[in-house]
Amino acid sequence: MVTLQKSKWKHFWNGWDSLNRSKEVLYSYTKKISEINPLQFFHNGSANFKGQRFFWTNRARNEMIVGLGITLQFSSNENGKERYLEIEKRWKQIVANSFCHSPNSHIGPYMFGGFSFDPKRERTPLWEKFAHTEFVLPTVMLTIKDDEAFLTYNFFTDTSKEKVNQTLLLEEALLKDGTHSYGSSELSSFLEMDPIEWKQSIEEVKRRIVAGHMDKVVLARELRTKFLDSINVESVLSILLEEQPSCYVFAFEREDNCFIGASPEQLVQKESEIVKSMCLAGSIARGKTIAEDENLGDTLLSDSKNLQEHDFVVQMISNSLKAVCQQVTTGDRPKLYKLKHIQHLFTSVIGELKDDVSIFQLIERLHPTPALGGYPKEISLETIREVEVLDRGWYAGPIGWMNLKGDGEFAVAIRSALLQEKEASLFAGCGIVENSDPESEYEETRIKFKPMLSALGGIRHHDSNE
Ligand SMILES: C=C(O[C@H]1C=CC=C(C(=O)O)[C@@H]1O)C(=O)O
Ligand SMILES: [Mg+2]
Repeated sequence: MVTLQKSKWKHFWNGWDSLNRSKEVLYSYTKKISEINPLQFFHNGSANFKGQRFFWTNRARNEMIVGLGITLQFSSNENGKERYLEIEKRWKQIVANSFCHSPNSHIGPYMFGGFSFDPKRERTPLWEKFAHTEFVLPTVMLTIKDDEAFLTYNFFTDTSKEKVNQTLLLEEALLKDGTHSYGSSELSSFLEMDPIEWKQSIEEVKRRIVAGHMDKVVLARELRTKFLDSINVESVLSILLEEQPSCYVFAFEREDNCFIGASPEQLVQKESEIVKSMCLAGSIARGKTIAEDENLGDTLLSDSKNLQEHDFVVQMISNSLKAVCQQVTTGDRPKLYKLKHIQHLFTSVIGELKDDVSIFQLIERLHPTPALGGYPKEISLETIREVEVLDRGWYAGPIGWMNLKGDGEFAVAIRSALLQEKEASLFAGCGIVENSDPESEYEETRIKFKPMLSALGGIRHHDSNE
């Protein structure tokens, strides 16, 4: 057995040896390291942890997390409230039985994962690698926060010393520096799933809205792409990081599948008693010139159909938070949120919790907001189950992390794709209200596919269809 340099790891082993082993305990050891490119770290992890990696960055890019390996996995196919509560309960038990060493009280073990959009929807083979709810506590984790980098190791005390040793031995290879251009693979085919039926489903939903069944429903569609070689996750991530500032960029690997995306939309962020959320709904294209872009932005800001689409989201999110917060502040009018391919209406929401409400309880209250489901919630979910042909899986579901203190952040997993070796399924949806025009909604989803298509190298193919 190769042994470690003793002095370097003395502190680690002192902690490990001091633990009471009468019951299983999580030992989490964090140390500060010199800064490393998180994508490089993710890539370095492929030799030993391929299929068990995750990548996350917030929109401001001052918090990035990469996880490698699985020390603990929580999954659930519960379809009610329990899916949130069960995971939370288990995480609390782990926390209560943990021994964490860290130079920074904010950095330590994180649980990362997500939820499918609708747990009541039966899973199709497309999403078989993803449970309705799935979280992991990684074995090795890189956290970069405000320009400081930390490496965290998570082991349960029943892990053999040899196994722990083997993991620690990987450190040098994991922190190796390098410059990479990750190879991309060539798109070989491109299939829009049922565009005609999709437009018909918009008409059907509009009829129901006019008949008073509900106010808004978000309908999504799927694009299937095939490539000549296996898709390189690192390559896709690097393009998303470059092309999609102001977006969360995430990837969650499950064996040979990877759910990946660059979403502008925050579902919820909790830091002690402060809760933030965001209303993002209502869309228009970017202009080719500054003048055209500003004109389009002005049109969006005064367009009654888009303002209506947006307002349902503002009402729902602010009312949901008012029930648990002593104070909720909502932007007084929508602003523009401009991305590379599209611009949206957005309103920020911030509240101060009055009770001890967990981030999972907040997710349960908020998901799905009318930006992804519809308004009112239950009837729009039933309508989606009935009229939508695709299996959304994790598309439009909450994805993110929670730490030891119960703080965390979740994005809504839109502008996303499921990578399956040489194939990728892309998803995009849009809010249908009574004045929706199927053709314009179809165009809107075409634009929403672009961020992922561009990262996959397929944008030329897409645009040549215009
Ligand atoms: C459902 C999606 O976008 C939502 C977020 C922003 C704007 C939206 C819209 O204008 O329809 C959607 O509600 C998607 O990108 O798949
Ligand atoms: Mg829209």
